Amino acid sequence: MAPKLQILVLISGSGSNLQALIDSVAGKSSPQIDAEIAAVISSSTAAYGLTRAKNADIPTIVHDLQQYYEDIPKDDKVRRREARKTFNVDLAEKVLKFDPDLIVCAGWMLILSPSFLHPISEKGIPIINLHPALPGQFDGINAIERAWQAGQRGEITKGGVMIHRVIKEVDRGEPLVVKELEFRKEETIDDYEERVHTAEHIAIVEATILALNEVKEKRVVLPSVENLQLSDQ
Ligand SMILES: Nc1nc2c(c(=O)[nH]1)N[C@@H](CN(C=O)c1ccc(C(=O)N[C@@H](CCC(=O)O)C(=O)O)cc1)CN2
Ligand SMILES: NCC(=O)N[C@@H]1O[C@H](COP(=O)([O-])[O-])[C@@H](O)[C@H]1O
Repeated sequence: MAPKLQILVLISGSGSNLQALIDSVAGKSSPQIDAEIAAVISSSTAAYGLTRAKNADIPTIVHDLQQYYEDIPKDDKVRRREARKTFNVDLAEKVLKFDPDLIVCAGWMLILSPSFLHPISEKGIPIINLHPALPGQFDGINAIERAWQAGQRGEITKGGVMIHRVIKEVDRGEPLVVKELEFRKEETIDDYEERVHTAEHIAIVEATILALNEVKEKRVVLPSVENLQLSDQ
């Protein structure tokens, strides 16, 4: 039996999308992800997602940027930039120790710099990210609120979520899964956000399966010459 593919999940908060992945891997929801979650790395010690991971017996690591900024004055831009680079280098090292087949950013709220992206790319490990807006819309943080406000102003007629490949340019990677949500008149932001999260939980599982299938396709093992000779007999 081939060993299961390994997913490493990056989080920063509640982890409801991580929970969607955990439930799918465990076969508690459909479609089922045919892989294991090797580890969860959180950028915050306070992330409830850490509890979700521990409840599922998944190894957890906290990789806290603030620890890298300790003793560096806020106005010392040079040292903070250096500290941020070290944060990314160290994050890549921690991730690579698990040798994942896929990295999923499930509410990871920090920009991943080339110091992280390059070593990961060198190993050919794909990274995907969940973003609560449509391609090209509201890159960055607070996208749910920004989309809802634009909808309320009539500037856009729909919002949605996407799972995209992670590249250096934030939220500009190729979309893998897109779920559109029509804005509803008089809908509160809380009600819109609830629809967004529901869509996220579906999209992140679908996109993870798609990305893992791409990994499997790349790993197509050609039959050995002996097998071919046998099959010719
Ligand atoms: N290089 C990339 N890094 C990340 C991507 C990406 O596509 N390319 N996606 C993001 C996730 N994300 C939106 O989906 C996102 C998260 C956070 C930020 C951001 O501006 N973070 C600030 C801190 C914000 C704050 O806490 O106030 C920062 O990193 O300094 C932008 C986009 C994950 N990373
Ligand atoms: N730009 C990234 C971003 O805004 N990500 C958002 O963080 C939340 C994580 O929720 P969760 O911790 O419950 O999975 C999700 O709403 C996700 O779209």
